[in-house]
Amino acid sequence: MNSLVLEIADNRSVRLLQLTDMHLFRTPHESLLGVNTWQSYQAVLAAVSAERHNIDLVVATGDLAQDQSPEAYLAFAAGIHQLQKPCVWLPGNHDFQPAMVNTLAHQGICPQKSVLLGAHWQLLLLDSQVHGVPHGLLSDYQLQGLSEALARHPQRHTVILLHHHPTPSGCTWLDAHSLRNAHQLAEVLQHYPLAKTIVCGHIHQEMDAGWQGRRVLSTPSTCVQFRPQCTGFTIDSLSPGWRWLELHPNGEISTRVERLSDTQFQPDLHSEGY
Ligand SMILES: Nc1ncnc2c1ncn2[C@@H]1O[C@@H]2COP(=O)(O)O[C@H]2[C@H]1O
Ligand SMILES: [Fe+2]
Repeated sequence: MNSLVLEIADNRSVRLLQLTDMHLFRTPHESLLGVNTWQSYQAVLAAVSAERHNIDLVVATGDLAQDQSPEAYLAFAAGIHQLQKPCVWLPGNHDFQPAMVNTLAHQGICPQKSVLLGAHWQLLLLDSQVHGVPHGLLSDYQLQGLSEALARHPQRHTVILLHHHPTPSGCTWLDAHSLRNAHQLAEVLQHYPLAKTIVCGHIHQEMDAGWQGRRVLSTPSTCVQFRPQCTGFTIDSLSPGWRWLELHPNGEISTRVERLSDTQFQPDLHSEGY
């Protein structure tokens, strides 16, 4: 597996920006459940830029596009180019990988699924997509690749990234669409105590949960939010958001979710799904 290598001075933390579930369309006029996803993505990018934090890397954790079009991936890339930072990505259940891989590669956005960050950290990005269904599964190929990547750098603190949540979110309807073979992920990780944190998207809400002695973080979508702890499909009126992660040289992580401060992107709370 080819790794992206980012040089980071030995004594400083690495700063990551996680963007997830943009659900972009072919044209900038289209909406998901009443939210124009291009405009909410642009508003998130503007808010992130206004914060003027140093960003070492952007990680995009799936559902970049809603309609499988190359144009949606071009729109994603145009947004990333505004930040002028390296970006890595992984697919979600709505993504169409033929268009995603080609379009992003043409736009100079790296296909790498392993990132070495300075001397202390690595990121490993997994593909949990199962074609045509909303739930996730890690194939034997993915699990084997993960195992090999972990064995290559067992002394590095490691963040695992994937689209689907491996632990229940508390939303019954979303938990039917979770990572089906989370136990197999746990089996691979059990030999690697420095792989302590898993970062995902998919559930369109903030979560910070314990799982198998590890920490699972999920992040709001840049468009529509789902309400926590619901049995059936329920939209939340919270604003689009993103997550900052700071990876410290001693292996600790500081992280926080931020959201747009205005309420411009109100979804249609009566929608019944998509
Ligand atoms: N009403 C619904 N009931 C169950 N699942 C739904 C409903 N509407 C949409 N979904 C699926 O649930 C998924 C959860 O997040 P996604 O963005 O992957 O996309 C969503 C759809 O694929
Ligand atoms: Fe999504």
